[in-house]
Amino acid sequence: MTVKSSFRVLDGDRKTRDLVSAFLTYKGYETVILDDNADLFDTDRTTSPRILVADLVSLFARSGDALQQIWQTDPEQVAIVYAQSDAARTLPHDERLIFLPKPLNLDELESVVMRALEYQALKVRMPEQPVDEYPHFLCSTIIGRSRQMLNLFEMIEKVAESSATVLIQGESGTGKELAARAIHQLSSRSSKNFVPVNCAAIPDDLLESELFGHVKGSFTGAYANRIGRFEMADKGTLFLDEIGDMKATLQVKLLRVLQAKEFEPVGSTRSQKVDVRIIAASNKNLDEQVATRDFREDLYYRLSVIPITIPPLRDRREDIPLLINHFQGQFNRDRRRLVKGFTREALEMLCNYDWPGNVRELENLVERMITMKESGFITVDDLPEKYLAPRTVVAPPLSVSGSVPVGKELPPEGICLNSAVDAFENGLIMQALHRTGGNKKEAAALLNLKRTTLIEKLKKKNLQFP
Ligand SMILES: Nc1ncnc2c1ncn2[C@@H]1O[C@H](COP(=O)(O)OP(=O)(O)OP(=O)(O)O)[C@@H](O)[C@H]1O
Repeated sequence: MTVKSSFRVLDGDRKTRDLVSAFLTYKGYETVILDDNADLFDTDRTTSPRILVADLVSLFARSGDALQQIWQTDPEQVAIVYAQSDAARTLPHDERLIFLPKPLNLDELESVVMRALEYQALKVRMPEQPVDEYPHFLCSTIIGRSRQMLNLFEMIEKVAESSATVLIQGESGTGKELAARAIHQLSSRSSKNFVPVNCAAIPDDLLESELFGHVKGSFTGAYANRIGRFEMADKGTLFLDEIGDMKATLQVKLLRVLQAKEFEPVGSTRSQKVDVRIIAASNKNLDEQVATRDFREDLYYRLSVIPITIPPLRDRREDIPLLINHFQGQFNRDRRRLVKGFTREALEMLCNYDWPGNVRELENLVERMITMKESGFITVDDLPEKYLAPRTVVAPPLSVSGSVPVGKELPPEGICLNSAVDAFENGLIMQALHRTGGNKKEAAALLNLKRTTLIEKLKKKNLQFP
Protein backbone atom coordinates (compact mmCIF):
# COMPACT_ATOMS: atom_id res chain seq x y z
CA MET A 1 0.00 0.00 0.00
CA THR A 2 1.48 3.34 -0.99
CA VAL A 3 1.60 6.02 1.65
CA LYS A 4 0.59 9.38 0.28
CA SER A 5 0.05 12.92 1.54
CA SER A 6 -3.50 13.81 2.33
CA PHE A 7 -5.14 17.05 3.42
CA ARG A 8 -8.75 17.18 4.43
CA VAL A 9 -10.49 20.51 4.07
CA LEU A 10 -13.57 21.46 6.03
CA ASP A 11 -15.35 24.79 5.61
CA GLY A 12 -19.07 25.54 5.30
CA ASP A 13 -18.20 28.57 3.21
CA ARG A 14 -17.77 27.13 -0.26
CA LYS A 15 -15.64 29.96 -1.63
CA THR A 16 -12.99 29.68 1.09
CA ARG A 17 -13.07 25.89 0.99
CA ASP A 18 -12.46 25.83 -2.76
CA LEU A 19 -9.69 28.38 -2.43
CA VAL A 20 -7.89 26.34 0.27
CA SER A 21 -8.36 23.10 -1.61
CA ALA A 22 -7.16 24.62 -4.92
CA PHE A 23 -4.15 26.11 -3.21
CA LEU A 24 -3.11 22.81 -1.60
CA THR A 25 -3.66 20.91 -4.84
CA TYR A 26 -1.58 23.52 -6.67
CA LYS A 27 1.19 22.94 -4.09
CA GLY A 28 1.13 19.25 -4.99
CA TYR A 29 -0.79 17.77 -2.07
CA GLU A 30 -3.65 15.37 -2.37
CA THR A 31 -6.68 17.13 -1.03
CA VAL A 32 -10.08 15.87 0.00
CA ILE A 33 -12.96 18.23 0.56
CA LEU A 34 -15.16 17.15 3.46
CA ASP A 35 -18.74 17.83 2.51
CA ASP A 36 -21.66 17.82 4.90
CA ASN A 37 -22.00 14.04 4.81
CA ALA A 38 -18.33 13.16 5.17
CA ASP A 39 -17.32 11.44 8.37
CA LEU A 40 -14.87 13.70 10.14
CA PHE A 41 -13.77 10.99 12.53
CA ASP A 42 -13.23 8.11 10.14
CA THR A 43 -9.67 8.98 9.21
CA ASP A 44 -7.82 6.88 6.71
CA ARG A 45 -4.65 5.86 8.56
CA THR A 46 -2.98 4.58 5.39
CA THR A 47 -2.33 8.14 4.25
CA SER A 48 0.52 10.12 5.63
CA PRO A 49 0.70 12.85 6.64
CA ARG A 50 -2.85 13.36 7.81
CA ILE A 51 -3.70 17.00 8.17
CA LEU A 52 -7.06 18.63 8.67
CA VAL A 53 -7.48 22.22 7.50
CA ALA A 54 -10.71 23.52 8.96
CA ASP A 55 -12.71 26.60 9.64
CA LEU A 56 -13.36 26.70 13.40
CA VAL A 57 -17.08 27.44 13.16
CA SER A 58 -17.65 24.60 10.68
CA LEU A 59 -15.58 22.26 12.83
CA PHE A 60 -17.47 23.03 16.00
CA ALA A 61 -20.76 22.77 14.13
CA ARG A 62 -19.93 19.07 13.81
CA SER A 63 -19.07 18.71 17.48
CA GLY A 64 -17.76 21.00 20.22
CA ASP A 65 -15.36 18.18 21.00
CA ALA A 66 -14.39 17.47 17.38
CA LEU A 67 -10.64 17.77 17.85
CA GLN A 68 -10.51 15.39 20.79
CA GLN A 69 -12.62 12.88 18.88
CA ILE A 70 -10.30 13.07 15.87
CA TRP A 71 -7.25 12.60 18.07
CA GLN A 72 -8.85 9.61 19.73
CA THR A 73 -9.03 7.88 16.35
CA ASP A 74 -5.79 9.27 15.01
CA PRO A 75 -3.41 10.71 17.64
CA GLU A 76 -0.92 12.03 15.08
CA GLN A 77 -3.38 14.04 13.03
CA VAL A 78 -2.47 17.73 12.87
CA ALA A 79 -5.28 20.27 12.69
CA ILE A 80 -4.79 23.68 11.09
CA VAL A 81 -7.76 25.66 12.30
CA TYR A 82 -8.62 29.16 11.14
CA ALA A 83 -10.94 31.69 12.75
CA GLN A 84 -11.05 35.30 13.96
CA SER A 85 -7.99 36.03 16.13
CA ASP A 86 -9.92 36.28 19.40
CA ALA A 87 -11.17 32.71 18.97
CA ALA A 88 -7.67 31.35 19.56
CA ARG A 89 -8.15 31.31 23.32
CA THR A 90 -11.13 28.96 23.04
CA LEU A 91 -8.89 26.28 21.55
CA PRO A 92 -7.05 23.62 23.54
CA HIS A 93 -3.30 24.00 24.04
CA ASP A 94 -1.94 21.11 22.01
CA GLU A 95 1.12 20.70 19.84
CA ARG A 96 -1.02 19.03 17.14
CA LEU A 97 -3.12 22.16 16.73
CA ILE A 98 -2.02 25.15 14.65
CA PHE A 99 -4.15 28.26 14.73
CA LEU A 100 -4.36 30.60 11.76
CA PRO A 101 -6.14 33.97 12.07
CA LYS A 102 -8.73 35.07 9.55
CA PRO A 103 -8.78 36.53 6.92
CA LEU A 104 -6.75 33.70 5.43
CA ASN A 105 -3.40 34.61 4.01
CA LEU A 106 -2.09 31.96 1.62
CA ASP A 107 1.57 32.63 2.47
CA GLU A 108 0.78 32.02 6.12
CA LEU A 109 -1.20 28.92 5.20
CA GLU A 110 1.78 27.58 3.27
CA SER A 111 4.13 28.19 6.17
CA VAL A 112 1.88 26.42 8.69
CA VAL A 113 1.42 23.55 6.25
CA MET A 114 5.22 23.18 6.25
CA ARG A 115 5.21 23.23 10.04
CA ALA A 116 2.54 20.58 10.16
CA LEU A 117 4.43 18.37 7.71
CA GLU A 118 7.65 18.76 9.68
CA TYR A 119 5.84 17.93 12.89
CA GLN A 120 4.48 14.72 11.47
CA ALA A 121 7.78 13.76 9.87
CA LEU A 122 9.41 14.22 13.26
CA LYS A 123 6.79 12.10 14.98
CA VAL A 124 7.13 9.29 12.49
CA ARG A 125 10.93 9.25 12.74
CA MET A 126 11.31 9.86 16.43
CA PRO A 127 8.51 8.31 18.44
CA GLU A 128 8.55 9.81 21.90
CA GLN A 129 10.03 7.61 24.56
CA PRO A 130 7.71 7.18 27.50
CA VAL A 131 9.19 8.94 30.52
CA ASP A 132 8.96 5.79 32.64
CA GLU A 133 11.20 3.89 30.30
CA TYR A 134 13.75 6.66 30.13
CA PRO A 135 16.77 5.46 32.02
CA HIS A 136 18.44 8.77 32.88
CA PHE A 137 15.84 10.61 34.92
CA LEU A 138 15.26 11.10 38.60
CA CYS A 139 11.82 12.35 39.68
CA SER A 140 11.28 13.04 35.95
CA THR A 141 13.12 16.36 36.41
CA ILE A 142 16.82 15.68 36.97
CA ILE A 143 18.61 14.38 33.93
CA GLY A 144 22.03 12.89 33.61
CA ARG A 145 23.81 9.80 32.43
CA SER A 146 27.32 10.51 33.67
CA ARG A 147 28.76 8.36 36.41
CA GLN A 148 28.64 11.40 38.71
CA MET A 149 24.94 11.99 38.08
CA LEU A 150 24.03 8.34 38.47
CA ASN A 151 25.85 8.39 41.83
CA LEU A 152 23.94 11.53 42.71
CA PHE A 153 20.60 9.86 41.89
CA GLU A 154 21.53 6.98 44.16
CA MET A 155 22.59 9.33 46.93
CA ILE A 156 19.37 11.34 46.67
CA GLU A 157 17.26 8.20 46.89
CA LYS A 158 19.18 7.10 49.96
CA VAL A 159 19.10 10.38 51.86
CA ALA A 160 15.41 10.86 51.08
CA GLU A 161 14.68 7.97 53.45
CA SER A 162 16.07 9.80 56.48
CA SER A 163 15.36 13.21 57.95
CA ALA A 164 19.01 14.16 58.33
CA THR A 165 20.17 17.63 57.37
CA VAL A 166 21.72 17.81 53.93
CA LEU A 167 24.21 20.34 52.59
CA ILE A 168 24.33 20.55 48.81
CA GLN A 169 27.33 22.32 47.32
CA GLY A 170 28.10 23.10 43.71
CA GLU A 171 28.56 25.97 41.30
CA SER A 172 25.62 28.16 40.37
CA GLY A 173 23.20 26.49 37.96
CA THR A 174 24.32 22.91 38.60
CA GLY A 175 20.89 21.88 39.88
CA LYS A 176 21.14 22.19 43.69
CA GLU A 177 17.55 23.30 44.11
CA LEU A 178 16.39 20.56 41.75
CA ALA A 179 18.24 18.00 43.89
CA ALA A 180 16.71 19.43 47.08
CA ARG A 181 13.23 19.19 45.57
CA ALA A 182 13.89 15.59 44.53
CA ILE A 183 14.96 14.67 48.07
CA HIS A 184 11.74 16.17 49.41
CA GLN A 185 9.61 14.53 46.73
CA LEU A 186 11.05 11.09 47.45
CA SER A 187 10.78 11.47 51.22
CA SER A 188 7.92 10.67 53.55
CA ARG A 189 7.43 14.44 53.89
CA SER A 190 6.39 14.86 50.25
CA SER A 191 2.74 15.55 51.06
CA LYS A 192 3.80 18.57 53.15
CA ASN A 193 5.43 21.82 52.01
CA PHE A 194 8.79 22.28 50.34
CA VAL A 195 9.66 25.85 51.30
CA PRO A 196 12.61 27.51 49.56
CA VAL A 197 14.36 30.58 50.97
CA ASN A 198 17.13 32.36 49.11
CA CYS A 199 19.24 33.78 51.94
CA ALA A 200 21.18 36.02 49.54
CA ALA A 201 18.07 37.56 48.01
CA ILE A 202 16.52 38.78 51.27
CA PRO A 203 18.05 41.81 53.00
CA ASP A 204 19.89 40.86 56.20
CA ASP A 205 17.54 42.78 58.50
CA LEU A 206 14.46 41.06 57.06
CA LEU A 207 15.78 37.52 56.86
CA GLU A 208 15.21 36.74 60.52
CA SER A 209 11.54 37.68 60.36
CA GLU A 210 11.22 35.88 57.02
CA LEU A 211 12.54 32.69 58.62
CA PHE A 212 10.94 32.83 62.04
CA GLY A 213 8.01 35.19 61.55
CA HIS A 214 7.22 38.16 63.80
CA VAL A 215 4.62 39.45 66.17
CA LYS A 216 2.69 42.62 65.59
CA GLY A 217 4.58 45.76 66.60
CA SER A 218 7.94 44.05 66.97
CA PHE A 219 9.53 46.50 64.51
CA THR A 220 8.45 49.40 62.32
CA GLY A 221 6.26 47.95 59.61
CA ALA A 222 5.24 44.85 61.59
CA TYR A 223 1.53 45.71 61.42
CA ALA A 224 0.30 42.20 62.10
CA ASN A 225 1.53 38.82 63.28
CA ARG A 226 3.19 36.93 60.45
CA ILE A 227 4.33 33.34 60.29
CA GLY A 228 7.78 32.56 59.00
CA ARG A 229 9.16 29.97 56.59
CA PHE A 230 10.05 27.56 59.41
CA GLU A 231 6.42 27.34 60.42
CA MET A 232 5.30 27.03 56.80
CA ALA A 233 7.66 24.09 56.38
CA ASP A 234 6.47 22.28 59.51
CA LYS A 235 6.51 18.50 58.83
CA GLY A 236 7.95 19.32 55.43
CA THR A 237 11.29 20.55 54.10
CA LEU A 238 12.95 23.96 54.34
CA PHE A 239 15.47 24.68 51.62
CA LEU A 240 17.99 27.33 52.66
CA ASP A 241 19.68 28.39 49.44
CA GLU A 242 22.88 30.46 49.42
CA ILE A 243 23.39 29.73 53.09
CA GLY A 244 26.96 31.07 52.83
CA ASP A 245 25.50 34.58 52.62
CA MET A 246 23.78 34.42 55.98
CA LYS A 247 25.10 36.98 58.45
CA ALA A 248 26.83 35.83 61.63
CA THR A 249 24.07 36.74 64.13
CA LEU A 250 21.51 34.79 62.20
CA GLN A 251 23.87 31.84 61.89
CA VAL A 252 23.79 31.59 65.70
CA LYS A 253 19.99 31.61 65.77
CA LEU A 254 19.80 28.99 63.04
CA LEU A 255 22.22 26.79 64.93
CA ARG A 256 19.94 27.01 67.97
CA VAL A 257 16.89 25.97 65.97
CA LEU A 258 18.79 23.02 64.53
CA GLN A 259 19.80 21.92 68.01
CA ALA A 260 16.63 22.63 69.96
CA LYS A 261 14.11 22.20 67.14
CA GLU A 262 12.32 25.28 68.37
CA PHE A 263 12.42 29.00 67.64
CA GLU A 264 10.93 32.31 68.72
CA PRO A 265 9.29 34.67 66.22
CA VAL A 266 10.84 38.16 66.19
CA GLY A 267 9.44 40.14 69.12
CA SER A 268 8.11 37.09 70.93
CA THR A 269 9.46 35.27 73.97
CA ARG A 270 7.36 32.18 73.39
CA SER A 271 9.18 29.27 71.80
CA GLN A 272 7.52 27.27 69.07
CA LYS A 273 8.31 23.64 68.30
CA VAL A 274 8.83 22.65 64.67
CA ASP A 275 9.54 19.47 62.81
CA VAL A 276 11.40 20.61 59.73
CA ARG A 277 13.92 18.88 57.58
CA ILE A 278 16.63 21.31 56.55
CA ILE A 279 18.39 21.14 53.21
CA ALA A 280 20.95 23.90 52.78
CA ALA A 281 22.84 24.82 49.64
CA SER A 282 25.72 27.03 48.73
CA ASN A 283 27.66 27.86 45.60
CA LYS A 284 30.47 29.26 47.73
CA ASN A 285 33.03 26.94 49.20
CA LEU A 286 31.82 26.67 52.79
CA ASP A 287 35.05 24.94 53.85
CA GLU A 288 36.96 28.02 52.82
CA GLN A 289 34.40 30.30 54.48
CA VAL A 290 34.87 28.35 57.71
CA ALA A 291 38.64 28.75 57.39
CA THR A 292 38.27 32.52 56.90
CA ARG A 293 35.73 32.59 59.76
CA ASP A 294 32.97 33.91 57.52
CA PHE A 295 30.90 30.86 58.38
CA ARG A 296 30.52 29.26 61.80
CA GLU A 297 32.26 25.95 62.06
CA ASP A 298 29.67 24.48 64.44
CA LEU A 299 26.83 25.40 62.09
CA TYR A 300 28.76 23.97 59.15
CA TYR A 301 29.03 20.60 60.89
CA ARG A 302 25.38 20.70 61.88
CA LEU A 303 24.32 21.37 58.31
CA SER A 304 26.63 18.96 56.57
CA VAL A 305 25.42 15.77 58.23
CA ILE A 306 25.01 14.52 54.68
CA PRO A 307 27.15 16.51 52.27
CA ILE A 308 26.37 16.31 48.56
CA THR A 309 28.40 17.97 45.84
CA ILE A 310 27.00 18.44 42.35
CA PRO A 311 29.86 18.59 39.85
CA PRO A 312 30.00 21.38 37.26
CA LEU A 313 28.75 20.49 33.79
CA ARG A 314 32.24 20.71 32.27
CA ASP A 315 33.23 17.74 34.45
CA ARG A 316 30.39 15.58 33.13
CA ARG A 317 30.27 16.45 29.46
CA GLU A 318 28.44 13.29 28.46
CA ASP A 319 25.34 14.81 30.07
CA ILE A 320 25.38 17.72 27.61
CA PRO A 321 23.74 15.99 24.58
CA LEU A 322 21.15 14.41 26.85
CA LEU A 323 20.27 17.74 28.45
CA ILE A 324 20.16 19.47 25.06
CA ASN A 325 17.78 16.81 23.80
CA HIS A 326 15.58 17.19 26.86
CA PHE A 327 15.40 20.99 26.69
CA GLN A 328 14.86 20.85 22.93
CA GLY A 329 11.77 18.66 23.42
CA GLN A 330 10.52 20.87 26.23
CA PHE A 331 10.91 24.17 24.36
CA ASN A 332 9.59 22.76 21.07
CA ARG A 333 6.45 21.87 22.99
CA ASP A 334 6.23 25.09 25.02
CA ARG A 335 6.95 27.44 22.13
CA ARG A 336 5.19 25.35 19.52
CA ARG A 337 8.32 24.97 17.46
CA LEU A 338 9.51 22.15 15.23
CA VAL A 339 13.26 22.36 15.62
CA LYS A 340 14.72 18.96 14.77
CA GLY A 341 17.93 19.31 16.70
CA PHE A 342 21.49 20.55 16.57
CA THR A 343 23.82 19.54 13.77
CA ARG A 344 26.66 17.29 14.77
CA GLU A 345 29.18 20.11 14.47
CA ALA A 346 27.07 22.45 16.61
CA LEU A 347 26.66 19.71 19.20
CA GLU A 348 30.40 19.15 19.26
CA MET A 349 31.00 22.87 19.89
CA LEU A 350 28.59 22.79 22.78
CA CYS A 351 30.20 19.68 24.21
CA ASN A 352 33.57 21.40 24.13
CA TYR A 353 32.35 24.61 25.77
CA ASP A 354 33.01 25.07 29.48
CA TRP A 355 29.56 26.20 30.69
CA PRO A 356 30.47 28.55 33.54
CA GLY A 357 26.71 28.99 34.13
CA ASN A 358 26.27 25.20 34.05
CA VAL A 359 22.87 23.64 33.24
CA ARG A 360 21.06 26.97 33.66
CA GLU A 361 23.20 28.50 30.91
CA LEU A 362 22.63 25.47 28.67
CA GLU A 363 18.89 25.60 29.25
CA ASN A 364 18.78 29.31 28.42
CA LEU A 365 20.80 28.79 25.26
CA VAL A 366 18.56 25.98 24.00
CA GLU A 367 15.48 28.08 24.75
CA ARG A 368 16.90 31.02 22.81
CA MET A 369 17.94 28.86 19.86
CA ILE A 370 14.57 27.07 19.62
CA THR A 371 12.63 30.32 19.91
CA MET A 372 14.64 31.98 17.17
CA LYS A 373 15.04 29.03 14.80
CA GLU A 374 11.42 27.77 14.75
CA SER A 375 12.17 24.69 12.60
CA GLY A 376 14.93 22.73 10.89
CA PHE A 377 18.36 22.11 12.43
CA ILE A 378 20.41 24.51 14.55
CA THR A 379 23.82 24.86 12.96
CA VAL A 380 27.14 26.29 14.10
CA ASP A 381 26.20 29.54 12.34
CA ASP A 382 23.20 29.93 14.64
CA LEU A 383 25.27 29.66 17.82
CA PRO A 384 26.34 32.85 19.60
CA GLU A 385 30.01 33.74 19.15
CA LYS A 386 31.18 32.68 22.59
CA TYR A 387 30.20 29.06 22.03
CA LEU A 388 32.34 28.87 18.92
CA ALA A 389 35.69 29.27 20.67
CA PRO A 390 36.85 25.69 20.15
CA ARG A 391 36.19 25.93 16.40
CA THR A 392 38.64 28.82 16.10
CA VAL A 393 41.30 26.58 17.58
CA VAL A 394 43.39 25.41 14.70
CA ALA A 395 46.27 23.17 15.59
CA PRO A 396 49.24 25.49 15.17
CA PRO A 397 52.70 24.12 14.42
CA LEU A 398 54.79 23.05 17.38
CA SER A 399 57.19 25.74 18.39
CA VAL A 400 60.89 25.02 18.80
CA SER A 401 60.48 24.49 22.50
CA GLY A 402 57.78 21.94 21.81
CA SER A 403 55.04 24.02 23.44
CA VAL A 404 51.96 25.01 21.46
CA PRO A 405 51.65 28.77 20.97
CA VAL A 406 48.15 30.20 21.54
CA GLY A 407 46.79 31.45 18.25
CA LYS A 408 44.41 34.08 19.68
CA GLU A 409 45.06 37.55 21.04
CA LEU A 410 44.43 38.11 24.72
CA PRO A 411 41.09 39.98 24.79
CA PRO A 412 41.06 43.37 26.59
CA GLU A 413 38.84 41.96 29.36
CA GLY A 414 41.30 39.10 29.94
CA ILE A 415 40.54 35.36 30.01
CA CYS A 416 40.30 32.51 32.45
CA LEU A 417 43.64 30.91 31.67
CA ASN A 418 42.76 27.47 33.00
CA SER A 419 39.52 27.26 31.01
CA ALA A 420 41.22 28.57 27.88
CA VAL A 421 44.03 26.05 28.15
CA ASP A 422 41.54 23.30 28.86
CA ALA A 423 39.36 24.24 25.87
CA PHE A 424 42.44 24.52 23.68
CA GLU A 425 43.62 21.07 24.72
CA ASN A 426 40.15 19.59 24.22
CA GLY A 427 39.95 21.15 20.77
CA LEU A 428 43.25 19.60 19.71
CA ILE A 429 42.33 16.19 21.11
CA MET A 430 38.99 16.21 19.30
CA GLN A 431 40.67 17.32 16.07
CA ALA A 432 43.16 14.48 16.32
CA LEU A 433 40.35 11.99 16.94
CA HIS A 434 38.42 13.38 14.00
CA ARG A 435 41.37 13.14 11.70
CA THR A 436 41.96 9.52 12.65
CA GLY A 437 38.30 8.54 12.59
CA GLY A 438 38.36 7.97 16.35
CA ASN A 439 41.45 5.73 16.35
CA LYS A 440 43.05 6.51 19.71
CA LYS A 441 46.44 5.03 18.89
CA GLU A 442 46.83 7.15 15.77
CA ALA A 443 45.36 10.22 17.50
CA ALA A 444 47.86 9.81 20.36
CA ALA A 445 50.69 9.62 17.81
CA LEU A 446 49.48 12.86 16.21
CA LEU A 447 49.54 14.53 19.62
CA ASN A 448 52.89 13.09 20.53
CA LEU A 449 51.32 11.31 23.49
CA LYS A 450 51.32 7.73 24.70
CA ARG A 451 48.04 5.97 23.88
CA THR A 452 47.38 5.37 27.57
CA THR A 453 47.98 9.06 28.36
CA LEU A 454 45.41 10.06 25.75
CA ILE A 455 42.91 7.56 27.12
CA GLU A 456 43.49 8.88 30.63
CA LYS A 457 42.95 12.43 29.44
CA LEU A 458 39.73 11.49 27.65
CA LYS A 459 38.47 9.85 30.81
CA LYS A 460 39.51 12.68 33.09
CA LYS A 461 38.00 15.32 30.84
CA ASN A 462 34.94 13.21 30.12
CA LEU A 463 35.53 13.71 26.41
CA GLN A 464 33.79 11.37 24.01
CA PHE A 465 34.31 11.01 20.31
CA PRO A 466 30.82 10.60 18.87
N1 LIG B 1 20.40 17.67 35.80
C1 LIG B 1 19.46 18.55 35.38
N2 LIG B 1 18.49 18.13 34.58
C2 LIG B 1 17.55 19.00 34.12
N3 LIG B 1 17.52 20.30 34.41
C3 LIG B 1 18.48 20.77 35.21
C4 LIG B 1 19.51 19.92 35.74
N4 LIG B 1 20.33 20.65 36.51
C5 LIG B 1 19.84 21.90 36.48
N5 LIG B 1 18.74 21.99 35.71
C6 LIG B 1 17.96 23.21 35.40
O1 LIG B 1 18.88 24.29 35.47
C7 LIG B 1 18.31 25.40 36.12
C8 LIG B 1 19.14 25.73 37.37
O2 LIG B 1 18.95 24.71 38.34
P1 LIG B 1 18.92 25.04 39.91
O3 LIG B 1 18.16 26.30 40.19
O4 LIG B 1 18.47 23.82 40.62
O5 LIG B 1 20.46 25.31 40.13
P2 LIG B 1 21.21 25.81 41.45
O6 LIG B 1 22.47 25.05 41.53
O7 LIG B 1 20.27 25.75 42.62
O8 LIG B 1 21.50 27.32 41.05
P3 LIG B 1 21.92 28.55 42.04
O9 LIG B 1 23.16 28.16 42.76
O10 LIG B 1 22.15 29.67 41.10
O11 LIG B 1 20.75 28.75 42.94
C9 LIG B 1 16.89 25.03 36.46
O12 LIG B 1 16.03 25.52 35.45
C10 LIG B 1 16.91 23.52 36.45
O13 LIG B 1 15.65 23.00 36.10
